[in-house]
Amino acid sequence: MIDLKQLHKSYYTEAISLHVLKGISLHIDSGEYVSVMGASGSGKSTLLNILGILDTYDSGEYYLDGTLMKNLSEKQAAHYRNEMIGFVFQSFNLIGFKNALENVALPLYYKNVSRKKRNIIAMELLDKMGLKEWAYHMPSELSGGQKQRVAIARAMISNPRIILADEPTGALDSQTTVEVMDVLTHLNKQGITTIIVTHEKSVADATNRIIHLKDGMIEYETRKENGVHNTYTYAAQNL
Ligand SMILES: Nc1ncnc2c1ncn2[C@@H]1O[C@H](COP(=O)(O)OP(=O)(O)OP(=O)(O)O)[C@@H](O)[C@H]1O
Repeated sequence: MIDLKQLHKSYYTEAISLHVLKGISLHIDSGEYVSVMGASGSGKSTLLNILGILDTYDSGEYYLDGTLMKNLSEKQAAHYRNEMIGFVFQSFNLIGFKNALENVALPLYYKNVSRKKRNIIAMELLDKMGLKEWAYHMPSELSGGQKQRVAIARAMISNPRIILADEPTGALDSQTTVEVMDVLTHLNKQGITTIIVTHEKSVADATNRIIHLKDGMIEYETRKENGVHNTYTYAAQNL
């Protein structure tokens, strides 16, 4: 589903260029449950943004479902983002003056789905997240964990095949982190490819495959196989 080959990315400012991703090669199959860990500045968010076609890369190849994600028009990029990918962010990114139901339903507004239909679908999703009674509450009336579950419901409303979550539990306490991870794990079990950037070992441990980034390269990865954690190094790919 996701194939990266020798991906490089630099940021250029007036004074300097910063080489952030230095030859990332990675294959992620449909339905995998993956986390990305690494020190601050190692390139985790940059990688996730490229996977989500929110940002471009300089060289190498990114194939999504067999299609090269390079030189896409804004319309094509938006098509992939809207049809295939659901995004979840640390800061929830809910719209403060819209209630939970309206926040969840919003992506369908842009797809010209009728108000009645989008509200029905959004309510079903809120129900699945255990938030039906909170549908008409504003984000400011919700706890952090509830806000994140609303954000996950919003990410799910377009039936994405991939969830990309950047520090989804970064603003939550440990109990709420468990609740949100339970939701993400449940979605993954339904077949949604789930990729989570995190600093938290407990979050990464919930996934089946942990990619460890260091200075813009994959240092190693850990895979849960038959209940055992195995470590694989990929020194050669980063040369
Ligand atoms: N838009 C940008 N312009 C210039 N530099 C950037 C930009 N975005 C990120 N960087 C720099 O690229 C490097 C990698 O950033 P990135 O956010 O990918 O790291 P990260 O591993 O996600 O870090 P953190 O854990 O702190 O979120 C950092 O040095 C950062 O300052």
